[in-house]
Amino acid sequence: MTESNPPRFTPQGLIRTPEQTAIQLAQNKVVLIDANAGAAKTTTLALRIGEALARKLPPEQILALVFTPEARDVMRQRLLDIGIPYAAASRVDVATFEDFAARMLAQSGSGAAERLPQARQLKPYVLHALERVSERYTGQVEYLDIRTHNIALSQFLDFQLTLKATMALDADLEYMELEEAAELLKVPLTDYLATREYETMRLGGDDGAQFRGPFDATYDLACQLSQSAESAQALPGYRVVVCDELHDLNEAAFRILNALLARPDCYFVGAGDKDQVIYTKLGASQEFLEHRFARLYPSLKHYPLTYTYRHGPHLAYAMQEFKNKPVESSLPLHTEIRQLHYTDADGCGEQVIAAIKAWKRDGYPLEGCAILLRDRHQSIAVENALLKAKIGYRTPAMAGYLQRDEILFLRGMLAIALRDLEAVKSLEVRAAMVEALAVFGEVQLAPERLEMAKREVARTPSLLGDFYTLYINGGDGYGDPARSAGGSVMAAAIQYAAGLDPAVNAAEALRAICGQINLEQAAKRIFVRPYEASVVSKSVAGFIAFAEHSGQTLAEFWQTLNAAEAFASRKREKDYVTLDCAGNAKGKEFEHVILPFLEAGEFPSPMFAGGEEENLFYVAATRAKARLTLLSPSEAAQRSPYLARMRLAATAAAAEQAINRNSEAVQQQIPARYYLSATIHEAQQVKALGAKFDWSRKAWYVEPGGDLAPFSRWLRS
Ligand SMILES: Nc1ncnc2c1ncn2[C@@H]1O[C@H](COP(=O)(O)OP(=O)(O)OP(=O)(O)O)[C@@H](O)[C@H]1O
Repeated sequence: MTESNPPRFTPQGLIRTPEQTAIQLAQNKVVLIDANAGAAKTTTLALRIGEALARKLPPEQILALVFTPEARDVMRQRLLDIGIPYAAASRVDVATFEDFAARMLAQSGSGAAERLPQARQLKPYVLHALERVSERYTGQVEYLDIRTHNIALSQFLDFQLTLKATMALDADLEYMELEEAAELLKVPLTDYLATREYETMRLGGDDGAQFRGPFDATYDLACQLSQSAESAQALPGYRVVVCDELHDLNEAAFRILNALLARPDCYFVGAGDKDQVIYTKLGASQEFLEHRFARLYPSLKHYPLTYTYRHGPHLAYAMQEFKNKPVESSLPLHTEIRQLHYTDADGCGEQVIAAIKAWKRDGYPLEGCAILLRDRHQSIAVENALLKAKIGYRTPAMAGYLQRDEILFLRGMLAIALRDLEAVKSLEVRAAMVEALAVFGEVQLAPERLEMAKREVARTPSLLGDFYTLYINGGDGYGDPARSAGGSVMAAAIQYAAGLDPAVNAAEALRAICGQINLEQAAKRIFVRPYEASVVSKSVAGFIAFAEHSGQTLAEFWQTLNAAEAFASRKREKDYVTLDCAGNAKGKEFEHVILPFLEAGEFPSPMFAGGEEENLFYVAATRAKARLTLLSPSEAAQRSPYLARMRLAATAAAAEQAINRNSEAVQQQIPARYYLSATIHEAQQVKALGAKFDWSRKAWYVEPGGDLAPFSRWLRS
């Protein structure tokens, strides 16, 4: 901090480090921060925004960009946490790149195209594009290889996502031979041709894009900005732009950022951690943090944030070993790392409960606990264990298992068997079951017809038994069984379910239903990505195992499920734990993080590249503040190799020493200001006693060194 330029914004709840103050006050056009997990990147970007507001910049001229809705929520919360009043914080533009791009495109008149976030919603368009390739190029090009099974479609969508994120599609390919262009883009010729057809179809209308899949808005805006200088000028004139999680940056998002920064009076601060890159499929790369900004902005300045403030040295050093990079903590806190073991999935669920109960016994609130999973299929055992222990939980980004498509399908079949859809209280869940029956039964219904079926069955549950006859088989003369690939299989499965005795064993009945429609194969056809299909299969297996262990009849199991849903869907303001996938927790933090299923074949997942899996584990473990509980198999050989790499025993002594060092440093810290809790009616009183007013925080304070005694009743802890 320079004498001539003291900070005008003073945060609440933390004593800023000199490194943070330097970033808060930085005047450089482009500032980059590459720092470890928990090293206060988000907080420091919030401080930069606080400083801009304190210097009277209108909040509307500040833009905070992130890559995921979760990171957006964290940023919004952090603005409030550091003491920016709600009235100002809510006017700062905090958005994901995709939402920001969609908004800019809509404002520029490029159409508010329908957004289709699911791969399966895009499947008909991909098939159509392939049809057009076949019509147009058969006999024209060699090696045309049209494959319409889902693994091929999945690869196609993946290629496309990468081509768009890297802006490779936007390259000047017009005068190239088709084969040459495909080779340049490193994609098979058929995929390249299909991408061209797909994009012509998607962008073909007079009024802009017809539909947008994931990431298409970012791509479309990046293209528009590259093609016309006017569209860049039409962007709102932000004076301060910050970008969090910069490790998620890809070429398309980079172009949008550059267009915003093109204004001479726009200042940028970006923060990221190259070890948190978990979206390489979306073109994320450490290249940007390391080189690309530097090439465009040679005078950019790198600022350090050396210490993590989220957790103490024990976890910091474990991560140092795991990631083989320097990690230091500034906290005098012993972040405990506990290990528990199990023999099977149910046992893992029980150990999750043991970890939560230990936390509660130690006097801490349940809300501090987060259970982070590698994959969603792992949640069945955990959710059941929570239910059994009557521990409430929330699943912020991941649907609870009872609400997932494959389980909704099985629940729908059980409802048909027992003629009891009425027992499902929520109309929304009833409608979702109808949709799941149509999806997994692979019956093709026109969208309006499916909506009608959902609406009518949700309202009149007794119609479910006749679902097939009424809506698919054309009982009213409108259905089109010829279009329904799996129609007859589904009809037979429904008939089978309807003939089941409520007293039969639930697991056997479920197994038979899955066999009837060959659910595993169906999942491979329906879920375009092989990874998703594998998660669905594991999820179904977990559900059947649950029925098996319950030993219940169909009727009893149905009741168990409905009671579980009532428990899981209860709104909770307190006394709940968080359950989510690790990828969704990026940027968040929790007092106690529990990582279940740390076993070989689960984490790292063999279906993904090793580097990205390592980063995901690093993201998961570094969400913890006070305690990290690691759950792995009793059999050492079955444990995730990541556990040994943390070298927990070897680093403990150094961590203890670091805690002592940090305690001494904390005792010497002096807050920049002492804020008072004086109300508006007490303003004259505290003013008369010598307090000053902080306009940006809208609060009274006393300078350090002043006599605090007269203010004791207003001093915040
Ligand atoms: N000066 C400080 N003193 C004490 N705690 C701080 C300070 N600055 C930030 N923190 C705390 O450190 C924790 C981590 O901060 P933050 O979430 O900003 O880190 P991050 O680098 O963005 O993390 P991630 O890499 O996981 O996104 C938060 O609890 C925050 O309140």
